[in-house]
Amino acid sequence: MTTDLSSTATALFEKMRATNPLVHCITNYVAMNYAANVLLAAGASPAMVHTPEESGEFAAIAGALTVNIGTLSPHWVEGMIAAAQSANAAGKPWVLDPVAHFATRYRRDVVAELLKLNPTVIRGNASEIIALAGGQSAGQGVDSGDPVEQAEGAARALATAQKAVVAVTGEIDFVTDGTRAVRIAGGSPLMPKITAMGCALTGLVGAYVAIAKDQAFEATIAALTNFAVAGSFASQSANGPASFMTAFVDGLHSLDATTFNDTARIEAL
Ligand SMILES: Nc1ncnc2c1ncn2[C@@H]1O[C@H](COP(=O)(O)OP(=O)(O)O)[C@@H](O)[C@H]1O
Ligand SMILES: Cc1ncsc1CCOP(=O)(O)O
Ligand SMILES: [Mg+2]
Repeated sequence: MTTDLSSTATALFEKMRATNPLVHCITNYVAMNYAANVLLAAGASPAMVHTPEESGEFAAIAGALTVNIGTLSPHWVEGMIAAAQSANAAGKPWVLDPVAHFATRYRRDVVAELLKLNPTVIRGNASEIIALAGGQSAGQGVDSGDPVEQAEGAARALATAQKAVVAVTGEIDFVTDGTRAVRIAGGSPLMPKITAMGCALTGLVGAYVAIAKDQAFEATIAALTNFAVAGSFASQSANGPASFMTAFVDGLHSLDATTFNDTARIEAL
């Protein structure tokens, strides 16, 4: 653990809680309810707003925007593009979650359009990040088929090419801005057994960049650490994936700064 990194993450945790940031989430049908509950428990204020008739207007008033391509359709894609354009025009950070973007031509095309709109942070699992950097991943569908270590080079290359922070999640998370990099340990093997856990994390990254938009690297680390710490505690009382879901939401809600700081396992590379 690096003390500086942990204390910065803890300070951002306290600030996020104190600020209760409004996070504009465009996420998938599977994740909407759980992601909103996770953000509320963590201390943020989520709003699920996807239609192009209002997504641009909403992105300008929210603290940050998150765009997740899990369940796509043309109308939603219009809403995503309008929201990302508006976030950029208003100087608001936005986070891209490229769920299974390699699986179909439609997803590949949509993610290419979204990448042109310069996301502040890209958060995905190892297979998604490898494929986004142009590599061959073992992923099929929304779940990763690759270990995070295998995606570290891809993440660095993608971060440099996109001038974005890239977060690769899995057993040990990896975050880079192309120059700096950290690994974050913690969490639970039950986390990939629950659908929408990654989507909910993307929403929480939005909450952290909303309160620290000039520190997207540190904010992303803080969000992933928040999940790792709450996940470690939830695994102590959960009996399986279903009870983990509720224990995790409870754990996010009851977490305090001292426990966050003492449990954070962030390693600078
Ligand atoms: N084996 C694991 N052990 C601990 N934490 C994990 C493990 N797999 C995933 N996680 C955590 O689950 C969360 C979601 O990550 P991930 O499963 O990679 O996303 P996705 O759902 O998009 O595939 C992250 O906080 C990550 O650290
Ligand atoms: C199962 C599923 N199908 C389309 S989106 C989705 C949810 C994916 O969630 P996550 O990436 O957080 O596992
Ligand atoms: Mg995912």
